[in-house]
Amino acid sequence: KRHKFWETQPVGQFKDLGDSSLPEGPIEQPTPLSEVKQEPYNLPTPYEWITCDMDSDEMSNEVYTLLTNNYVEDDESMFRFNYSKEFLLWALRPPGYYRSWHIGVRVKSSKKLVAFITGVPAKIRVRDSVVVMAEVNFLCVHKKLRSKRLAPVMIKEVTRRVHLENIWQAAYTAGVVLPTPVTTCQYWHRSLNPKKLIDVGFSRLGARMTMSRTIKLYKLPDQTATPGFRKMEPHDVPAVTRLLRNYLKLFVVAPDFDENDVEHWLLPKENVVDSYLVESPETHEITDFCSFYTLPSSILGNQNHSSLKAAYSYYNVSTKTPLLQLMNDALIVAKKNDFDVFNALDVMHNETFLKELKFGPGDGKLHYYLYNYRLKHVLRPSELGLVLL
Ligand SMILES: COc1cccc(CC(=N)NC(=O)c2cccnc2OC2CCNCC2)c1
Repeated sequence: KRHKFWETQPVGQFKDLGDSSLPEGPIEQPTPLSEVKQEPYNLPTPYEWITCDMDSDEMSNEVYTLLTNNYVEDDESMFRFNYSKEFLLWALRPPGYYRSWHIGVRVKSSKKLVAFITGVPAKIRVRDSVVVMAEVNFLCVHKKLRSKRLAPVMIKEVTRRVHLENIWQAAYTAGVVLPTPVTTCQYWHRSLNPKKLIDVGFSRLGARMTMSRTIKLYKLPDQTATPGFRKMEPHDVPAVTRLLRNYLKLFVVAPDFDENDVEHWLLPKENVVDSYLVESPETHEITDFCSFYTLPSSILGNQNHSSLKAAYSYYNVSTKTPLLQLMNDALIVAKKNDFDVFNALDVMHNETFLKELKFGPGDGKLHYYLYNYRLKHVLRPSELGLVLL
């Protein structure tokens, strides 16, 4: 279980966990750009780097197909994330993105894309410091090329390209424990279509429960309950930015969103992200906000269903409407939009509604990591205000 690669990296090391003399903040200082390795790392002979221009329909199709067939599966290999093409274009082209951070590995002879890793720039506040980081995501190696130690060289290459842009920190998540989590989140699922979830093996019929009793248990009203609850619109960006920036101050680690970021990450985009807000019917003030992103999963080996339509809780702010009621309205609109399940992590204030809104705990954990930034203490999930895609 040794972390041969991670022990060589500027990340919190398990051996340092007790040592509270180590200061919070960057582990290594930036190096002069002239000293950053100018040429790409070496790949095994048959392979070459390819910068993936996601504006190219052909290239974004290849990326979509690689991930569809080779990206993260649940522990029992019953489901595989199936990010849509439009989701990937959204996730990879935020304000200030770098094409050079969309990195592919292809076979020199066949030009076949066999691996992928990405970064996007993000302003992340850690306590009182705002740090420009790379959010690293979508690390994927073709199933047939696993344990060729491609991942370490891909991580070094994205790190090198991030350094070339004078950025020295990164944030990432993983389902596995690496040196060293800043926090470890439990994920939770709320059934919206219990019959399908049981048919495909995502959920099991509870003990002493019939299917009709289960359907009734998860039934939701047809209409939302909160007066003034409506979809977010472009003219709401300034008010939502103010509301969200004020709320995210509560957390130790959180994005430092400006209006451009809010416009990109939170304006509704069909089949990608849904966001709703509460506009007070009296004062027209925007008092609350909720959002979720669309990440279907392929269902591997089921006769009747091939896709699970899943909503993932994103950023939610409640200042007047109780969070419980706000999130119940989110469940209602998700059900109305044919989502089968609504997922959430126990981050921010989510634990205040999970059990009451009939979320059940998932069978895995999601670990959050910072690269080249040490925190004095591991965080509670409720201290984390960052949701990665
Ligand atoms: C249901 O289909 C699945 C297909 C692949 C993996 C998993 C389990 C899993 N690993 N779930 C999560 O990581 C997860 C559970 C709740 C909320 N966000 C999550 O992950 C997000 C954030 C990290 N990048 C992937 C999507 C489920």
